[in-house]
Amino acid sequence: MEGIGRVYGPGGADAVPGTGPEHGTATSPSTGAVVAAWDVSFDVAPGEALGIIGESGSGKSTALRCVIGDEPATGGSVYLSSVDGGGTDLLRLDSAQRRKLRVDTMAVVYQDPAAGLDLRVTAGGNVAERLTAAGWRGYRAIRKRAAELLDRVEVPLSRMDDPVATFSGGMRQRVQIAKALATEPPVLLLDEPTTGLDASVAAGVLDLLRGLLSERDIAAVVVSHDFAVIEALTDRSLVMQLGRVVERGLTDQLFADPHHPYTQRLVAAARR
Ligand SMILES: Nc1ncnc2c1ncn2[C@@H]1O[C@H](COP(=O)(O)OP(=O)(O)OP(=O)(O)O)[C@@H](O)[C@H]1O
Repeated sequence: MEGIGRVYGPGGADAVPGTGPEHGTATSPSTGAVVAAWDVSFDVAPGEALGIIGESGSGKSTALRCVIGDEPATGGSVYLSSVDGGGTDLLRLDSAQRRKLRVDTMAVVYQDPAAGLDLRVTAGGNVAERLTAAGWRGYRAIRKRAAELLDRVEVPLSRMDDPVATFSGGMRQRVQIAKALATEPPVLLLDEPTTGLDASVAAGVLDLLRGLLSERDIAAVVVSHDFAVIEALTDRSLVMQLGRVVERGLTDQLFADPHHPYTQRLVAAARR
């Protein structure tokens, strides 16, 4: 991901001067636009997890949404080695190509399970929908695969045919993870995967994610405001403030010895 930026409001790239941490604002003094993210770059290898941490409004979700294509980027490029050997900017793909990418290459787990699941549909049905979209055929094969996935994320198989709306928050998140992993995507993007869950439920989902990431050769990006989540899941991290990356490094080192005052604040909050 190279130089990703997203400006909400008039001016595009012209709105950027006068914004960012050194100016204490993300709002353009010339156009009034919000520079939600600017010049965000990183790479992540198979088997590696990268964290993006920052307070609410720092632009981390916007950066992720630009990568996924949920949000049009104002600037920047995204490359994946599995797509055309890394020679094609994914942001230039047409919508049909992007949809295909979302099914078999780049899966997302959202903070809100309703964003990734149809809550009216059963747990098995949600997972089956992804498999069908990826070209799986045959009721038995799909059901068997859905059952395996739900079992792996510890959703009791006795609940497989219940609508997800009847599930608890933690259980919904597990179904969303099963669906995301259904096609074994090489890239997994997690946007605040445990925010909003009770502490003990969140700890269970974190444990599950840690296990899943370690047993697969996935390149993962984890967005969170919570250093504890980033520390549990990621190897390297970048820290975002007011739309910019202010610090980056190995997650353990950032946590043990944060340099930027903003990172120091985030670490102190996580230690409380
Ligand atoms: N659709 C939008 N229109 C205008 N401004 C937006 C829009 N979406 C986000 N923003 C602004 O962009 C900035 C970055 O938001 P973003 O959601 O990326 O932050 P975040 O770090 O992910 O925070 P959170 O965890 O609360 O979502 C914020 O100032 C936000 O108000």
